[in-house]
Amino acid sequence: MSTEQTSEAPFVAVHDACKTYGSGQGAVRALAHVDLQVPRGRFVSVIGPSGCGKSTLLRLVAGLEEPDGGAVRICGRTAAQARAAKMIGFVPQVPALLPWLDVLDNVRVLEKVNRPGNRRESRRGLASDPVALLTRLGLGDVLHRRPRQLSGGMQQRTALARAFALEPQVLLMDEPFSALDEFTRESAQLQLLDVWQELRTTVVFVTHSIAEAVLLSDTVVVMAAAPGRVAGVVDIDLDRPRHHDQLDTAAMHEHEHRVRQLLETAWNPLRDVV
Ligand SMILES: Nc1ncnc2c1ncn2[C@@H]1O[C@H](COP(=O)(O)OP(=O)(O)OP(=O)(O)O)[C@@H](O)[C@H]1O
Repeated sequence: MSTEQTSEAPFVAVHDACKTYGSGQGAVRALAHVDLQVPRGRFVSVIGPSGCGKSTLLRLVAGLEEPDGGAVRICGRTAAQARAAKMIGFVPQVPALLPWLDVLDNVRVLEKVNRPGNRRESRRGLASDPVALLTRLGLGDVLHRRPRQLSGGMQQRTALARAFALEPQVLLMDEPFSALDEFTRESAQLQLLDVWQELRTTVVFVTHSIAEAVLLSDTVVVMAAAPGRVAGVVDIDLDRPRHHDQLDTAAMHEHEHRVRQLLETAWNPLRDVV
């Protein structure tokens, strides 16, 4: 996000990142000179039109791809180093659960395999207790169901629990709730907030939903396409913890309006934004 967004030292820092796919006439400039700074413990959402490079940006931060130019740093390390040190968690659009394990074991199994050796000894309450974590995410009654016996929302919340249980330093989420119906999505957002408010993991969250971005985030980064770039940043200075009764307040709508204005400009760069 913009370098002006905060005076705190960034935990995730993307500086002047460029990424082009292909070459010649078929080249696609997925990212052009993108800056993103996320302080430790902040929840930052990235929103923008289809094809503006949101997923590409996440992949650079995840260390899954390298930028052509610029730099990505996670707590002073390269993204690849951070990935190797298992500092980064990723929740994709479609949850990749192990079908032969029940909900609880899906959370436990990767915890056993993936927990980094240099982890702090004193694990934090919720993250150290898969049952409590799953219960907070509304899955207390389905701990022993297999993924195929779960709704899409339950599967995605299981994936969230697994990601939080691994205690990543940075948690990246790529439209985790996009396949859910509106009501299920809203309750999943509030359950995510409930857990995040306790664990305060540093999060970069990609979404297409303005309301979702505003409800969850400390900062919303609006991107524009062709080439993919940052069109603007909106700080969400709403009180935390955030609750369901904030969903329909004037303050919430005012922030949504600011994000919408930037998005409209991202679609139509000739339109002025106040
Ligand atoms: N592996 C790839 N090879 C070629 N082009 C790619 C590749 N990955 C992404 N692109 C292109 O780069 C641009 C940015 O893609 P990206 O998936 O990052 O956008 P996005 O904002 O996440 O889109 P959406 O909201 O539709 O998921 C698009 O034009 C896309 O077609």
